Amino acid sequence: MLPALTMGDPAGIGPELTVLAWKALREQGEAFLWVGDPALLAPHVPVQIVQNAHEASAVFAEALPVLPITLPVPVVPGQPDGALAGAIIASIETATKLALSGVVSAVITNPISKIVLKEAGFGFPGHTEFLASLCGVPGEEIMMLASPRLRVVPVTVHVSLREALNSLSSERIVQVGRALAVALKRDFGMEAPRIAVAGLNPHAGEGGVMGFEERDMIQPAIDVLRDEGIDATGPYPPDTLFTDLARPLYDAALCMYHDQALIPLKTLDMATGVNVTLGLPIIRTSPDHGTAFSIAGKGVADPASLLAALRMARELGARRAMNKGKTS
Ligand SMILES: NC(=O)c1ccc[n+]([C@@H]2O[C@H](COP(=O)([O-])OP(=O)(O)OC[C@H]3O[C@@H](n4cnc5c(N)ncnc54)[C@H](O)[C@@H]3O)[C@@H](O)[C@H]2O)c1
Ligand SMILES: N[C@H](C(=O)O)[C@H](O)COP(=O)(O)O
Repeated sequence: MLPALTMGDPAGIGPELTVLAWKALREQGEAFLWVGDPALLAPHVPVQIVQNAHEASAVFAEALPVLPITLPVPVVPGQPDGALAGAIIASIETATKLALSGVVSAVITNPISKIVLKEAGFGFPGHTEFLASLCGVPGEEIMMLASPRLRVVPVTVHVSLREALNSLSSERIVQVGRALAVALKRDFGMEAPRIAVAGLNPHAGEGGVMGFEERDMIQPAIDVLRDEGIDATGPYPPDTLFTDLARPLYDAALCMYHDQALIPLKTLDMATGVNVTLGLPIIRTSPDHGTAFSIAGKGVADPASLLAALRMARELGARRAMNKGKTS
């Protein structure tokens, strides 16, 4: 089975990355199916419109297989247009339906612009929450960013920092920690994953001198996780949790908010980082970067992160197949 790759925002770098990914993978037979407007790719590579996912593998060596979604207006690279929102969303919905029905092995998403979709009436902060809704598991979605040197999971995601602080709770830390432990075993093949839990405040509160969230909220969550047999430790001072010396001591860092997690990951490994959504019944990965409108269409976009996302989806699929039936 092959994965489906969504169109993303057609005015961003998604279309050119898709072309580069096909060129890189066609001879290796690592096929994927693109769900988008063939006109975006046709000037650059041979494209084959297919009726279903089964036809796509057969044509992949010769042409980029496309399940067509026609755009209502022409696309200017670098100039997002709200009129394209419906097609962008339809691409994600189609790929997800195919994955839920077992026709494709995974969904890999090209980047979307949150603001463009929001202005067009889209009711979700990003793919992560939208996919959970499409899969019927709203609230169970967990964002992980994974790279060769680091895995991070933010407990709160696409909300303002103020809202993140207000919505953090012991319960949510425990919920995300549990799901992370399951995913590290099932999807990443670890027998006894080590989870390092970040503090929230400078110096992890330093005994209450700089805040009490560690004592009152994070430590109790770690205690619950440990009582359940999960190797969670911390809370660690966030400023030294990501150093070269600290990273080898854990398998994933559980972080309190989006930027605490994503700044170290993208600083270390922007080119090869992958965004994975845990907690879904389907496999979903994505490059770690966004639409990069300012370089769209200029031929300078690096496909490494998309290639890493395609590779990770294959690896996760293989492990899930191997571990089918295991729940912990
Ligand atoms: N998975 C997603 O859908 C996703 C992820 C992150 C951001 N976004 C969205 O993307 C839009 C732009 O966000 P941003 O500017 O913060 O981040 P961005 O990742 O699009 O760009 C940040 C910087 O990195 C560069 N860059 C990004 N990808 C690159 C690549 N493959 N090759 C070379 N250079 C690359 C850009 O040119 C820019 O200088 C926002 O609307 C945001 O919501 C989407
Ligand atoms: N927070 C992600 C990042 O910065 O990489 C990104 O916005 C992707 O979010 P979705 O996968 O939910 O669209």
